[in-house]
Amino acid sequence: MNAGVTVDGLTKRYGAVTAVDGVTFEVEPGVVTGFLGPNGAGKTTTLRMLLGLVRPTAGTALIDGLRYAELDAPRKAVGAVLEATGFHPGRSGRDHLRILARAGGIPRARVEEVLDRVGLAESAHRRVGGYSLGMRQRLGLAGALLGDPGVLVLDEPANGLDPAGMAELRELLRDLAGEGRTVLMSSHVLSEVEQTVDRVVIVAGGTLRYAGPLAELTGAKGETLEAAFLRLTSTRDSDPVPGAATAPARG
Ligand SMILES: Nc1ncnc2c1ncn2[C@@H]1O[C@H](COP(=O)(O)OP(=O)(O)OP(=O)(O)O)[C@@H](O)[C@H]1O
Repeated sequence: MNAGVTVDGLTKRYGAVTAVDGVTFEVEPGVVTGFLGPNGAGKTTTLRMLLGLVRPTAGTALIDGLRYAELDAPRKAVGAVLEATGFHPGRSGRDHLRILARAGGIPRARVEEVLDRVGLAESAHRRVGGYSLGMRQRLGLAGALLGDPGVLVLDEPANGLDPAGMAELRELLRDLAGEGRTVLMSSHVLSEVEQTVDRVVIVAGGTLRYAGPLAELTGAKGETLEAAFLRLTSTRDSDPVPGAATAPARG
């Protein structure tokens, strides 16, 4: 069983801009957690720090109690899909995964398992250049699952999916969580999130606005997720805009 994700006092500054400002939350195993926030809230920066791609200015983001760089077998600890891009268009989905598997020291047979799991087995021989956005999302997810990781980090996995694709993704993420994995997914599609996740982490303007069960958030005031989200991320509160006073006026 994995120990999930622990984010503590996480901060990232880019010059005068504080992209992430002292954020603290935990992501538990066994449930799907939604990571929500308006544009520019600091979601991607947080996920990139968790995955060791961006160095925090302060604080920690841990997977199974360790920084990404300290993990013995990162591919087995965490699988991530940050953007459904970066696929070689001339390569088949299967070959893409075989290359990833070889690079990660993962047995070839695992490729067929993950293709099956994400529902791409029948299209695996086709060139990725001809894949729909939804198929690319699923191929990204297949790549993340190659190492059978305990923690899954997915940036906008529902992006580009049609209703049937969303329903399949929802079921898959729930199953993966049901196996004891930690599943953290960012999304802009609140209606989808509402149907998929058990817990939510909401950030705005780089700061944490809520972390806890979805039912407690919406149940407290009998709100929809959208209403709660808008209340917690309202412009006044979510607008730190460091340096705004000195920014040159436009136009
Ligand atoms: N490399 C960088 N240099 C300077 N500023 C950055 C950099 N990366 C992010 N920022 C700024 O940090 C803030 C948070 O950005 P981030 O991409 O993490 O937000 P987000 O929540 O992922 O937004 P979106 O939903 O639009 O993807 C933004 O103001 C952004 O402009």
